Amino acid sequence: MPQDVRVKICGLTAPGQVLAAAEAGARYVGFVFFPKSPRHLEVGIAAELAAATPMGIAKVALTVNASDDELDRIVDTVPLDMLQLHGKESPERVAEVKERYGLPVMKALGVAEEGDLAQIDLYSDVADQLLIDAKPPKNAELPGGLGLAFDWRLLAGRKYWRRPWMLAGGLTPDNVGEAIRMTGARQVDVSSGVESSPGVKDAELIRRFIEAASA
Ligand SMILES: O=C(O)c1ccccc1NCC(=O)[C@H](O)[C@H](O)COP(=O)(O)O
Repeated sequence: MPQDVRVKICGLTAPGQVLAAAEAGARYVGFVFFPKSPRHLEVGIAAELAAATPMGIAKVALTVNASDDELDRIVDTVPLDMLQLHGKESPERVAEVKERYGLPVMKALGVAEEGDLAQIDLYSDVADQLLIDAKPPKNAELPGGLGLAFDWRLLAGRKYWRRPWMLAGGLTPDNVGEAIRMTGARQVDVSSGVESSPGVKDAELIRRFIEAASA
């Protein structure tokens, strides 16, 4: 399906969900490695999902402040195209991970207010891509995948960052068109907005999301 806006479906947990994302036109699929998450995958399952992913769709492993040992286990078992660092990894750690695994790295950055945008420049020197997500509340169990949006007006008129970036946080089939219009995003990421329950992606919601993002 031709589309200008690239969509990442994050937190897939079963081969049928991967196929639904592929059939709908997703350009990235995300596998979550964070035990507290309802989307967490053991590496063996993630390897099966990666094998079920058609060629041309980027397979992204999402980790949170992972150690080298944890990343080694993931990278050694799961064929991947990108690593997404979704914790408090410093720019130095991002550079280290890029160097160690030879994979492109996407750094997730939480935004709640104007001041949070300064980190975008800081990480633009080292990350291959940036994922601009809603900042999680202080007491949140998870650092992402919360269905929380931030004020998209913060990004209005600022679409030319030095690195490719993705908009994330609280996107749904009903609001993704407006989010793209307001921010100028050329890539979007969604997790809970296309789920029927936590960790269970819904094929029809995925289809509707990608259709709305591409319209
Ligand atoms: O999705 C998770 O469970 C998760 C766990 C730990 C860290 C990050 C996580 N998700 C991050 C993502 O990439 C989500 O797609 C992004 O935060 C948007 O989530 P949502 O608001 O639910 O669409």
